[in-house]
Amino acid sequence: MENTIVKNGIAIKARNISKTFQISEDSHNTVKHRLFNLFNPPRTKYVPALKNLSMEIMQGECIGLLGRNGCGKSTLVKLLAGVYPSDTGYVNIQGSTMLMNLGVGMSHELTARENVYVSGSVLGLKIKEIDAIFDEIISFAELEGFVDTKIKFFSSGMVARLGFSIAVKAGADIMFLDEIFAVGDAKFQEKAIKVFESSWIQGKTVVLVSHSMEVIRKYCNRAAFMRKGELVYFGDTEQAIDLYMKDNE
Ligand SMILES: Nc1ncnc2c1ncn2[C@@H]1O[C@H](COP(=O)(O)OP(=O)(O)OP(=O)(O)O)[C@@H](O)[C@H]1O
Repeated sequence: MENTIVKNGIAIKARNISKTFQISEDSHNTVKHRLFNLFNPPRTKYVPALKNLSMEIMQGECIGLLGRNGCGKSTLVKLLAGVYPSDTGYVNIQGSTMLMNLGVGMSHELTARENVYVSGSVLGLKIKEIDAIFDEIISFAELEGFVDTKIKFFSSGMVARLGFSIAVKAGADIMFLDEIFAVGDAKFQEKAIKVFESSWIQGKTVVLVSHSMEVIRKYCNRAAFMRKGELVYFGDTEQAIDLYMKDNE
């Protein structure tokens, strides 16, 4: 794959990004409720998941994202990876990206084979390049018997393995890893960690979401601590871990 990234340049630049989700609280789910509430529309709730966040990540860094459940880590990763647009501000990305979590970016109506080709193309690979790594992707994911099965019939661990395998073999420049060490069975987790620790990670930019301080401490050169949709701290890994631990007391 062509290497278009500027070495030691900025890989990700986010400026003033915000995201508010709109949830309709539909309590009118029975006929009786609907009849009695004809003139009383369902209420809309607004959840500010990210509030005016800015950050810069350099090429080759491994960044940890810390914060309690619901503080906005996955939303931030999805905005940086371009899964959803932000409501305000902008995100600049230098290089190809891949978001790895429980099957985001994969289409459940497509087979494993089709997903490999779609994801590979999104990562900028030509059909012939995907042909060349196809068997390796399937065998690394241990899905030889399921190549032409729609992934909606897969277990969540199988989908995660396929996503991980595509990312490893196709090699995006910027990897967003959302709790990847928490999916798959113990055997696959061990394999994932081995790959992560091998030269595969060299030169790539990684944003790692994890509730494991051991993982964050081991791999991240900097870490961000988030609280209620805000970036409270971004810098020294130990300092970020400290803030996170205090927030859990
Ligand atoms: N698609 C969505 N629609 C509505 N609300 C959402 C959506 N995604 C996230 N939220 C809300 O936004 C807030 C932040 O969620 P997010 O998943 O980013 O948190 P998180 O820090 O990754 O949490 P966790 O550690 O539990 O994975 C939460 O209040 C959540 O309910």
